[in-house]
Amino acid sequence: MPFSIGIIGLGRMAQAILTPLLERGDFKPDEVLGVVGQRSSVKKVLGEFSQDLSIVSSDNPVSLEVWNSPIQLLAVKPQQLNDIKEQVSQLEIVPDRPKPVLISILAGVNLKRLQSIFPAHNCVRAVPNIPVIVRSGLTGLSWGAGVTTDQRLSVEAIFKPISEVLELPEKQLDAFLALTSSGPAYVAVIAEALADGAVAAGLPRSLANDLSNMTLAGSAKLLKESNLHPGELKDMVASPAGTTITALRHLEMAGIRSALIEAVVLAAERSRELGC
Ligand SMILES: NC(=O)C1=CN([C@@H]2O[C@H](COP(=O)(O)OP(=O)(O)OC[C@H]3O[C@@H](n4cnc5c(N)ncnc54)[C@H](O)[C@@H]3O)[C@@H](O)[C@H]2O)C=CC1
Ligand SMILES: O=C(O)[C@@H]1CCC=N1
Repeated sequence: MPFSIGIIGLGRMAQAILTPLLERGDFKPDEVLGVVGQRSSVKKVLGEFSQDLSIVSSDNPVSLEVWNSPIQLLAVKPQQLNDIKEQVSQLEIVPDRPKPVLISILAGVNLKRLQSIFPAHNCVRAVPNIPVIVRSGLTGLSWGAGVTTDQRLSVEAIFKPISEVLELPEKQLDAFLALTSSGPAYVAVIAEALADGAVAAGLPRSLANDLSNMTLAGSAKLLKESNLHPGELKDMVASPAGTTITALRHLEMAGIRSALIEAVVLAAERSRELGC
């Protein structure tokens, strides 16, 4: 009996996707086979679930079993793709078997390259982000040739319970990733720095951290739910000769806008580079 889902590279992101699905009961632990480079890396997010999953090391021949699962999630680093290519080239494909669906979350690696490495699979690119752990993620999807309706539904059944799902033309995925998948790291830096500022201004650390997170969450909720343009929200807060405009003057002098713009552009460029 093949596993329902085979995960090649059960690292941080694959665990972030799998954990809420296990919590919800979308998959049972015994339906999942994960392959990793180092077994010790599994636990970071999965915690106690890690004891009930089938997990094998990538240098174990049994790991080829993963390639028999009807759904396969490829979640190694783009730099590790050549090792996988080597493994797949040794597979003995049963003639006329239905093609399994391979969901790649690798930054930058395009469908053309995936299909050349996995000619016996139907390939999909998925670009998720780490808030999937708390079922508040975003996932961009681009379908490769040949993906069946049932396979589309299976892929959506993985990502819809944990994220908003957008179907995008493949050429937009690098920019999508640069904003949404890398974005939680930018937000984390901003959250930490704002809390540092509040500590410098006299608040205790744990209160400063909590207030920083709540300010970001509340502002994001307001922007999303009110459809306010960000500039309108800024103007609503900044009183003439007040505290906010004094702070904003400093942020503008420090180049906050161009720093963020360039950060996203550079991340998109790096995604394209990693895919080659
Ligand atoms: N971390 C994030 O927020 C996001 C990551 N991604 C993409 O997800 C992928 C994985 O990223 P992370 O989870 O952060 O990296 P990671 O390093 O935590 O996970 C990679 C996993 O692959 C395993 N591995 C290495 N070689 C292997 C092999 N030959 N066979 C099987 N497993 C092998 C490693 O042991 C590790 O567990 C990357 O391609 C990245 O571009 C995409 C969106 C967001
Ligand atoms: O930093 C990275 O390369 C991965 C892809 C998007 C988020 N993390």
